[in-house]
Amino acid sequence: MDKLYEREDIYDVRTVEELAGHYKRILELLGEDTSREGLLKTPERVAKAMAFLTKGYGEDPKEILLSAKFREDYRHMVVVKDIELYSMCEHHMLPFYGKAHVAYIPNGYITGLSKVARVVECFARRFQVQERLTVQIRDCIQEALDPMGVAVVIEAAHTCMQMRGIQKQNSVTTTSAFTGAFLKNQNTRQEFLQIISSNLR
Ligand SMILES: Nc1nc2c(ncn2[C@@H]2O[C@H](COP(=O)(O)OP(=O)(O)OP(=O)(O)O)[C@@H](O)[C@H]2O)c(=O)[nH]1
Ligand SMILES: [Zn+2]
Repeated sequence: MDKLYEREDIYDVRTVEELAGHYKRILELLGEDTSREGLLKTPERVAKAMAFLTKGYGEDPKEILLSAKFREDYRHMVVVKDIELYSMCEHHMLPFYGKAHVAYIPNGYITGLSKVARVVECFARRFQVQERLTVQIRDCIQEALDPMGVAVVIEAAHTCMQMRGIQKQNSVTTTSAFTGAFLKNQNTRQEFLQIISSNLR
């Protein structure tokens, strides 16, 4: 199935049906009357929403990058910052959301800019911990493009810490992962950190 990532509105009918059955039962167990009007279609809606929120399992992130890999002799930093991100924490199946900042230094090949954001999307649309999400994005770009280095910073708020549990509304978690020049060269890392913290548009 090619370009699955562009087919956000198409769900596997049988999976949605089965999921809907389970969500109906979950609503009942939580004390709801699933026959009332407002809830009649809810199990199916939730099933589709969850299928969308986890659509990354059906995508190949490396393939996304390779589908727009171009030979180019630009050997400076490419930074795609402020990529919005919505993911699901694997412990509570609750959303965490924020921004990803991604950079790489090409080594003969560049990729389409949108593909960087698509890779973020692909890994975010799975059950995740923020640390693994950060490292997966880094490794995918490193493996697909073999650049001089990759840098990924993610800032996110976790609703499992806001809506329940410790209930801290304003805490933001920052994770980062680097390869190559970003690891070895403090100036390179500093340049990246400066770019992502600037208001330059
Ligand atoms: N490292 C990491 N932890 C996460 C992430 N998302 C959620 N968590 C944490 O996963 C942990 C699970 O801990 P448990 O003690 O098993 O679960 P819990 O009893 O629901 O914990 P509380 O949230 O403290 O009530 C919690 O500390 C969450 O804050 C993440 O992306 N990375
Ligand atoms: Zn959680």
